[in-house]
Amino acid sequence: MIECNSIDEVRNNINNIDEQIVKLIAQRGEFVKQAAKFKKDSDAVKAPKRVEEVINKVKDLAKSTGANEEVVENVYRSMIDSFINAEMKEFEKLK
Ligand SMILES: O=C(O)C(=O)C[C@]1(C(=O)O)C=C[C@@H](O)C=C1
Repeated sequence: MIECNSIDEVRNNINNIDEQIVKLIAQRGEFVKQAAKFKKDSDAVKAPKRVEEVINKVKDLAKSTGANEEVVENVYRSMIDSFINAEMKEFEKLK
């Protein structure tokens, strides 16, 4: 872990990480969009069992990497909610 000596240094590091996160969200979004091709109805798009699998998996990852579990769970629940909306739009388009 880098020990920062100023708020600017802290924010530069955060900016760099945000750039990586947004690029990864874009990549994740492309795969979520493709998932719509394989779904037969809106319940399948929502896939609540899969959501819980993802949440359990990322909570385990948080534990093993030292990330804040509550933050990781909240971020993922919110992110997946938004991805479900995007996937639903894609699903409707493909109908
Ligand atoms: O795994 C799927 O079926 C997906 O569509 C991906 C994803 C996700 O973002 O991880 C999105 C929507 C579903 O609610 C479940 C999971």
